[in-house]
Amino acid sequence: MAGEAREQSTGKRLRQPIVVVLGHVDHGKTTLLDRIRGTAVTAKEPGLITQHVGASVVPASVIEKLAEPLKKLIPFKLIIPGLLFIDTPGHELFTNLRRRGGSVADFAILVVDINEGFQPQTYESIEILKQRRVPFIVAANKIDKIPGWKSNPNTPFIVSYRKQPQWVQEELERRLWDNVIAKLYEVGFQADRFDRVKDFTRTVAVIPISAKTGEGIAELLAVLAGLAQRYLQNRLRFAEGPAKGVILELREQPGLGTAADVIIYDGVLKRGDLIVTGGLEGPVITRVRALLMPKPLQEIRVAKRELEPVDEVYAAAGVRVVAPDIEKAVAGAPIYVATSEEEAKQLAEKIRREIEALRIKTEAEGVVVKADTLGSLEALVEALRRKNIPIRYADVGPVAKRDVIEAVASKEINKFYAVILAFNVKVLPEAEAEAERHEIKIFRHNVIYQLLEDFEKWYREQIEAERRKELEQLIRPGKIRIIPGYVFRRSNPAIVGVEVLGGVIKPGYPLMREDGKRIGTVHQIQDRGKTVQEARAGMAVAISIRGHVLVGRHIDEGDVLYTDIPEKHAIMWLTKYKSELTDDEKVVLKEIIKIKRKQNPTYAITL
Ligand SMILES: Nc1nc2c(ncn2[C@@H]2O[C@H](COP(=O)(O)OP(=O)(O)OP(=O)(O)O)[C@@H](O)[C@H]2O)c(=O)[nH]1
Repeated sequence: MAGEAREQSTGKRLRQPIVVVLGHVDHGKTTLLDRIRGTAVTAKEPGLITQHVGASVVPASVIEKLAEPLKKLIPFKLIIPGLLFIDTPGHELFTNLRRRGGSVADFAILVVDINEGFQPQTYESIEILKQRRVPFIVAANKIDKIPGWKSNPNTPFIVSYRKQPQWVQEELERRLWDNVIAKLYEVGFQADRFDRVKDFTRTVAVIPISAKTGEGIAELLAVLAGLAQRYLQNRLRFAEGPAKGVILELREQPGLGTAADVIIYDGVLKRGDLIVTGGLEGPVITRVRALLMPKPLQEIRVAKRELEPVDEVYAAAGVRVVAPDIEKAVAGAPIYVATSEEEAKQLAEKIRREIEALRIKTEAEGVVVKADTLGSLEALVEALRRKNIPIRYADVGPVAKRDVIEAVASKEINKFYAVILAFNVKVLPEAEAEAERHEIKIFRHNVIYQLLEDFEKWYREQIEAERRKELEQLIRPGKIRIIPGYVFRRSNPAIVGVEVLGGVIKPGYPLMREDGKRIGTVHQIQDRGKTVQEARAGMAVAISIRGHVLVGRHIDEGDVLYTDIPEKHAIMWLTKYKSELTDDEKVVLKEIIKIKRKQNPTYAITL
């Protein structure tokens, strides 16, 4: 477009990339964010607000200062104004940073404890990053815990690394490879230590750090800033027009009612602006009553900071928005500024469609999904689709009676999908009772990966149990011979000694002669005087045969008998359960089929 080209050539200014920190619990996300925030605050850059709502900014000047000792390694001049870090770690919030088909986050840091390696939430984080197509680097944290490591606080990794004895360096390399790089390969990413990466578009950069001592933080920020401005320039071009953002969280603002914490990724948001956002009951059109931001440079911790009103904020920014009706919005919904009532209506319709597309209602078989926010719902639905697990119903909110009713309806089609997957939401008591009554299982977790894992495990167990049950009922192939001289009783019931030539016999199995004639069923099996439940190839046992059988008339010493397998069972053996047969059972089955086909040429013909 001509307009766009002009904007580019006139060099529209770049905004800060929005960065999120993800990783397994206890691997150091909070410590890392505190360290980064601390770095920004102690640098005391005048005139720059470094604290936002739910986010902190590290200005470019701070990154450049930190990267001084690395000039040779990372030669660059920053043209982005800094980095905006989303403060609250954890993928619950990350999932809320949704933007149609992607994420508001421009970049991510995946924190992995170099000593502990990949853990469930590490995999989960990677899944979500893949899903939302967010580029990332890896911080291999806690290098100070490597045996023998001598910490050099707040120095670049490279500097501290060179000061370590060789055996310590080697141990770091080993852990870096085994616990991080090799694991990334396993999930489909080429990766390497950042200073060995030749092509950052193909290889994930891994930066060894200690969030505790500050080692490697310089490289982490420098690599992040360098990559973002090199590869994301188009995305970062800042439009000075109406704001676009996403609702991260809704929260109570004492004295002002509900407010929304919003991340603005484009444009300007002003007090009095007409804004449009989405709720579960429909779109919300309202006006900004107040914009709140933390007072600049006082304390590090956001929670303790006082907020003060501002007139406007520019992307990228984290801001608390106070507006009538904002409590009707839902976390993860987009928020746009409209320049006219007409435009507001159009945007409202767009948002309504977007949100409806995420909420699923079908008549078909499938699981019922409830999640706490639009973002987590989207991530969960996407993960289920990827695993080909059908969904009948998906929505935001606590598990209610209606969800159980949906699951019950699903049960009529396929009982294995008649479950409720509840992500980070409450189960209302009446729903709990209803679920119990209808034996609907509710899975709950606040880790998507774990929730799916729990369900899949249960699903596999159910399928396996069903299979076992069906298998149990099938008559297996068996071939026996009446041992001459071992007729204990000639009739009512006949009791004879047999040797099992192949396969297996069990009580209840019908028997037939070699000419296909049915001659009663096995009643009891005794092995050296003890009743047993089966006799396999190679065993010699005594059996009683129920039915009108007379030894000497219907059967005789030396006769060979087979289990009389119903055609339906034979078909199951040839198809679904072939692998369940032993080799000798397979041979016997062939013989049985041959006998059967003499009477019925199409017996057990499978396509
Ligand atoms: N030795 C050492 N300890 C660290 C480092 N980073 C974090 N820790 C410690 O590891 C523990 C967990 O760190 P957090 O920052 O709370 O981890 P987190 O990933 O934010 O954990 P959650 O918020 O619970 O998900 C704390 O006791 C930290 O002090 C590090 O680089 N070195």
